[in-house]
Amino acid sequence: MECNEQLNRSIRWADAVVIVFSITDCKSYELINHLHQHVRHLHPDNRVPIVIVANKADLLHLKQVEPQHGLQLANMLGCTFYEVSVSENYIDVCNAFQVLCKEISKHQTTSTPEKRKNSLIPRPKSPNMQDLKRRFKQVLSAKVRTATSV
Ligand SMILES: Nc1nc2c(ncn2[C@@H]2O[C@H](COP(=O)(O)OP(=O)(O)OP(=O)(O)O)[C@@H](O)[C@H]2O)c(=O)[nH]1
Repeated sequence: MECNEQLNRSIRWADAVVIVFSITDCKSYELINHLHQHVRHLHPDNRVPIVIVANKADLLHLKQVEPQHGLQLANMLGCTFYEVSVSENYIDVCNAFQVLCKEISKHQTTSTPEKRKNSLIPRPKSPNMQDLKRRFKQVLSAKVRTATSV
């Protein structure tokens, strides 16, 4: 796995990190430990909460990783764990982010206030923004095509 400088800037800037793996892809699970170490390396003060999310929980027939293993690993690394299906249940996703936001605000009230205003680290551009825009347009045009053909 290659962590380029742009990704590192995003990690340094972040108030929290969400590491997502797919239960249908054991390689994505195997990267968690490495990613976790990398985030901790860039945030040695241990203040940035890291959440581990097992995605694609609906694809049980393609399962390569037991969600239980995700939970065990998260416990070992001191992270919160969620199992979600982004495509089937956005409420679990919202819940994970809400809990994370609460955790961040708890951290920020006990640490340096005004971090953002005085931050020397400018908000980096999302590494995949162009790609996201392109994919968003693709999905939209596919939906329009489907709607017109029905
Ligand atoms: N069934 C199901 N499909 C999902 C879920 N999350 C993402 N997908 C699908 O997985 C595919 C890849 O999703 P992307 O958002 O492109 O994510 P990615 O990081 O490129 O992930 P991968 O291609 O899976 O490595 C897309 O077709 C998504 O619709 C999920 O929870 N359930």
